[in-house]
Amino acid sequence: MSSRTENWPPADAEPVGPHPDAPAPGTELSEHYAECFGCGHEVELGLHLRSAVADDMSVVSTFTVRKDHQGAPGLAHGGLLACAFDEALGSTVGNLLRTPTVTARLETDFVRPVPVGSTLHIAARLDGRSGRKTYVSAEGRLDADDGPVALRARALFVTVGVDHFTTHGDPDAIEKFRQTAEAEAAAAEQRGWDVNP
Ligand SMILES: CCCCCCCC/C=C\CCCCCCCC(=O)SCCNC(=O)CCNC(=O)[C@H](O)C(C)(C)COP(=O)(O)OP(=O)(O)OC[C@H]1O[C@@H](n2cnc3c(N)ncnc32)[C@H](O)[C@@H]1OP(=O)(O)O
Repeated sequence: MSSRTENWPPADAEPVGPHPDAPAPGTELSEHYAECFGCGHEVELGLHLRSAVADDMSVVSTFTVRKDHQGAPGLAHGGLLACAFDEALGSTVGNLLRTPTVTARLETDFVRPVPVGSTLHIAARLDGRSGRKTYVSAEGRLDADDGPVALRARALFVTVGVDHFTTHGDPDAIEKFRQTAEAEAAAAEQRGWDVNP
């Protein structure tokens, strides 16, 4: 895949817009799995990332760095910040394109340190698509949507079939995931706001 010095997205990628059933601007996205380290509420030490669709159909996620997330004293661990971007970028692809997808490649530039207590505002956008490959990028700003840039990341996600998870994952956990997704879909339909008019 491209290194940062090469073109992004690659020349064979075509522009991609949201799926007709993508959540509308202003929609707050629910966690995709309660036990997900990135967004799940059942993971006490997890990132508890929260995401919403912005007016321009980017996805804005927030993540507050806690003591549990340190690398150096008082500063966020870099790998954990990459994890936050993995989640934010994956959520962008999954929710906007309504497709099961996994990270194939993730590259992260660390521009400035992220102190414990700060909130990272991650704005992610779809950059292009080529077959099963979706290119997506994001930048993370400190403490505000227009705060100083602390990180930039871009990633390749590959669309997979459900068999990816049933073959490699844990059947009990998949069943729990399925039930949560169904309950959320029913609740969203009742709210009537997660589908574009
Ligand atoms: C109706 C449904 C609605 C759904 C709605 C969803 C809403 C929910 C929202 C949100 C949820 C998501 C939030 C999650 C966030 C976290 C995500 C993660 O952390 S995922 C875990 C980490 N990632 C893995 O574990 C993958 C491990 N890797 C693999 O399983 C395979 O390598 C895989 C699937 C990525 C590709 O394997 P192959 O056999 O299927 O396909 P091949 O042919 O190898 O690759 C496809 C294309 O991609 C390129 N490719 C693959 N890996 C590449 C790489 N590392 N660099 C560059 N290109 C790569 C290949 O060259 C190929 O390109 P060419 O089609 O030939 O042009």
